[in-house]
Amino acid sequence: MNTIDLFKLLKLKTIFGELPQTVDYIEADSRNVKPNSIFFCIKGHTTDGHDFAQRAVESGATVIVAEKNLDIDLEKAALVVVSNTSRALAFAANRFYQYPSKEMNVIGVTGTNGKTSVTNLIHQLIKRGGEHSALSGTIGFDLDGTLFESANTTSDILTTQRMLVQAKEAQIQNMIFEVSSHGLVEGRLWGVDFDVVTFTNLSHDHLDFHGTMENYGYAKGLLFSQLGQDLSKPKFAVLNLDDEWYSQYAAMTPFEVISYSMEQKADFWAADIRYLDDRTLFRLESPEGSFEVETQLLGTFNVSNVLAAIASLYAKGESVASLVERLREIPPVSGRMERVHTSAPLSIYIDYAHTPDAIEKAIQSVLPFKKNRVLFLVGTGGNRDKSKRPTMAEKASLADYVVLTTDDPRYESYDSIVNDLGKGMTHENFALIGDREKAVRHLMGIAEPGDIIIFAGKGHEDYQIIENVKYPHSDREIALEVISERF
Ligand SMILES: CC(=O)N[C@H]1[C@@H](OP(=O)(O)OP(=O)(O)OC[C@H]2O[C@@H](n3ccc(=O)[nH]c3=O)[C@H](O)[C@@H]2O)O[C@H](CO)[C@@H](O)[C@@H]1O[C@H](C)C(=O)N[C@@H](C)C(=O)N[C@H](CCC(=O)O)C(=O)O
Repeated sequence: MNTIDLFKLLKLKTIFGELPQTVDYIEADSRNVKPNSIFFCIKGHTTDGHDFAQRAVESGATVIVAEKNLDIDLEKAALVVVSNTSRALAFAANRFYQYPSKEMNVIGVTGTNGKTSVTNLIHQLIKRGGEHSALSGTIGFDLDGTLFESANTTSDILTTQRMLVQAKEAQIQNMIFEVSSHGLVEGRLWGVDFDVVTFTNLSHDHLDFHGTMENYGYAKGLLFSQLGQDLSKPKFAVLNLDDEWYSQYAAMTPFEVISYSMEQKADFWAADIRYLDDRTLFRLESPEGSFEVETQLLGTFNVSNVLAAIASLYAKGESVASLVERLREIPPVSGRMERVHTSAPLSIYIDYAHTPDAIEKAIQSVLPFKKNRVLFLVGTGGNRDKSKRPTMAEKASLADYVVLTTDDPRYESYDSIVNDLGKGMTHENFALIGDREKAVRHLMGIAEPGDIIIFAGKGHEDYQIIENVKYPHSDREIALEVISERF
């Protein structure tokens, strides 16, 4: 990349030393710096990239971009001082990788719950329609079927641009992003040219990071404001009319709004919803007419997720009839109201619900086919947002019997976590058992024929983090083990 061209993008800067004509690589992690790289010093919460500038120079960086003057060897590298290195990196990374998102259909999905399900549904529906699709989210980076690990739901600026390039080079036309509020606040998607941005819902979560619900809602809204985006082609904001943040996001987006709802008339509207224990049926009213929808996804929230996915792909230009047809074949996402198949006379589901709202919806979703009791197990993480704990238990009280446990206790004691949870219970039918394996065994030990059992919180995760060690853990395997002993 020509460094003169690059720095033309940044007006306010001070340059010390001699800029090289070109740089070959762009980096923000000193451990990956190669000769003739440009290294951006990014400030984290606990780690500061500026502390690694000299190390980057020793590894061959020829330009250092920083927010302050640094004591580096100016014979080996030029120093460019800017007011904000993350912003500078966003400009540089988009330029370096030649704006890959502009040549693709890019869909971003945000919201407290449902992001993984909706992005996965969109990805699967695209592939079943014969196109290629790449998906970046909690499960990693799925490049049209090949899965790469990624550290975050929404990856940092450089990883995001590199994923887009990889997808573009593999001639994949569609890129789907699961977008976290952390990612939005930190500008990890700056420069990504979204065609469709989709909102699921907003409820209490991550207040340890955002402080207040207002800040959290504002953070999510950053995906919809998208000011300054290229409006030379059709662009859409697909918004959930049933959520109280609908009006705010609709007011702040320059994109054309497509609404969806389970409760009232909207562009995409679900009526006559029928919940069965192995599938869900409803009538879809859409801009292309009425359709009978059948999905293997269970629960009320999945009706909303299906609407979000269909509306997002309608926005991209797909026909509703064809989407409804393809939807029938799509299995539930692993760990999202996923039925555990067993010959025992019980219905067991694994779900990812770990917010008060998701817990309420998970339990409500099985009530229509309840024959005996609903038994519910949920845990919460240690050293994370403690304010949601009592409300999680309050919502869990909808079940007939509740086991409150841990979900990655990290450095916090079992007792401190479950006692906080216990404070929110509104009935007495519950047990506090910090050790998650014992908690699962206890619940399965009291299960009776006809019961519906939901293991919530872990979803697809197959580990439990205690201190900083990941131990293998599977609610499903423990449950099946107890079943083989008891039924
Ligand atoms: C544990 C944690 O919260 N870390 C946050 C913190 O990082 P940090 O202070 O450790 O700094 P860092 O980003 O590792 O390092 C700063 C810079 O120094 C560089 N560095 C570092 C070490 C070195 O040897 N050389 C070097 O150059 C790094 O490459 C980086 O550029 O400050 C950074 C900047 O503010 C955050 O991006 C980072 O979030 C990490 C990535 C993280 O995992 N955050 C979580 C909370 C998150 O984003 N979660 C959401 C999902 C939430 C959900 O829906 O559940 C997500 O999108 O994944």
